Amino acid sequence: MGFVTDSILINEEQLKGKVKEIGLQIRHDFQDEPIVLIVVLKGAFVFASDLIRVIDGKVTIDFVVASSYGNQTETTGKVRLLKDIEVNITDENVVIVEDIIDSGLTLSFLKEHFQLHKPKSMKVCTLLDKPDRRKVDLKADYAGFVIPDQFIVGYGIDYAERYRNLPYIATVKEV
Ligand SMILES: O=P(O)(O)OC[C@H]1O[C@H](OP(=O)(O)OP(=O)(O)O)[C@H](O)[C@@H]1O
Ligand code: HPA
Ligand SMILES: [Mg+2]
Repeated sequence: MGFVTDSILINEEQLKGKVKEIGLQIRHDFQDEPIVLIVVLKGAFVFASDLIRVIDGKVTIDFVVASSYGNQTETTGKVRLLKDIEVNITDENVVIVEDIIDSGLTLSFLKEHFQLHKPKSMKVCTLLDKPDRRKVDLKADYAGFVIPDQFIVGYGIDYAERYRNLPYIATVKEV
């Protein structure tokens, strides 16, 4: 028993087009203002590396490492913050960069955590949004693709630490 990749849900070309769209939208919304992008590792590392190259102007980047899935396809319900930010976000415009919002638990934990630093503004940007499995009420300010209730991998996103290197988003199936 295990999981293998099944079919391609979002291909490379679709990803590229959407990432550009989101990047341009973010820059348009903030105009010349500086922004701090906080990338949620590990999953968002591929998305973020493409996204930052289509947002021009004053951008600072920092990372957090948050984990709640481990080797399973359901959230454990417990978000562990394995690495915190290092830059100062007080009075800054923060954009949190996520690969996927599923139950919403990771982002709701992180939003509350960052709010303690009193940023000037805080927005959420996610490549994928899976609204069917929400456990907390949470909406992204920038969302790339709304996806159905299926476990997906690729473009940075894993199942049990595998498949992050796929250049596309694929569904997985149990075999
Ligand atoms: O909305 P949620 O149900 O909280 O799910 C979303 C989070 O889960 C995944 O992280 P994971 O815990 O797998 O860590 P990883 O990024 O290191 O793979 C994903 O990368 C998001 O950060
Ligand atoms: O569908 C998913 N795939 C991989 N990791 C995830 N973390 C939340 N949802 C998912
Ligand atoms: Mg994961």
